[in-house]
Amino acid sequence: MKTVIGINNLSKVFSTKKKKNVHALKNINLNVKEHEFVCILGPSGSGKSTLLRLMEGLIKPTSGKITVMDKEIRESILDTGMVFQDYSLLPWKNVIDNVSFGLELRKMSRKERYKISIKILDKFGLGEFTTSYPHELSGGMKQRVAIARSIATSPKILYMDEPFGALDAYTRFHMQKDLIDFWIKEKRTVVFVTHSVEEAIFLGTRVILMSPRPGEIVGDYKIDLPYPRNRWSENFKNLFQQIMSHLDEVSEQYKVL
Ligand SMILES: Nc1ncnc2c1ncn2[C@@H]1O[C@H](COP(=O)(O)OP(=O)(O)OP(=O)(O)O)[C@@H](O)[C@H]1O
Repeated sequence: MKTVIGINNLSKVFSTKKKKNVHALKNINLNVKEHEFVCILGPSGSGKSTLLRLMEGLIKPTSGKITVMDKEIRESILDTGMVFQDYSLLPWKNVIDNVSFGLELRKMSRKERYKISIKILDKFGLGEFTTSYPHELSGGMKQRVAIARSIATSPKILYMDEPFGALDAYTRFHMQKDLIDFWIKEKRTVVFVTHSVEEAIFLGTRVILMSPRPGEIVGDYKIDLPYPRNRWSENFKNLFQQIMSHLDEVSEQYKVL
């Protein structure tokens, strides 16, 4: 399989107003292959979101190099999609205009972008809500719109930063299943940040474990379970225990109380 994201000796230090340096990431090396579903797991502050923002080109590394689809990342690229926990929909645009926003930026005609967006919205069960506004939707629906928007431009890589973190357990389970169906059908590469060990094992072909600040990769688990995954199977439970105790171990080093 082809490498689509290559990260070499990456470090990120933030300088804050108080002139204190925050060493967020240290010496990260990671290769992501085509059609992998990589989940990044780690305690709060371990640099997961920072790593995603660096991959997306939203911020620059302090040192090291990131290559995405054979190009060194120097600024945000249009060939990827990003989904955040807070949906980040545009409140003044209705559902279809939110979904087709990326296509509008690419100067696609209104007719053309609506055609693409309606197809995706139908697939996501939102065909009847094209003219609704974000404030008229539930959390799960908003997140569907956000995911629909991120895939409307057919990105090869989808970056997702705790996209289901704010949803209730029932909606989250549904969204996880839908995301896996989509990923299997569409064969994209996904990098997914989560706090949940269970979610990481349910979704990922691979789980990367980060240590507390400065964030370093301390675990790289291949998840060999068949899809759709069964959360109650012995293999699932064994993996959960293994990764959970590793996470406990690394979090322990960072006790503040
Ligand atoms: N723009 C910034 N300026 C200064 N420090 C920052 C900035 N962004 C992140 N940090 C710091 O970098 C570290 C890593 O933050 P990051 O948000 O990447 O962690 P995270 O693992 O995603 O955390 P969480 O799980 O709580 O979302 C934190 O200590 C954070 O305070």
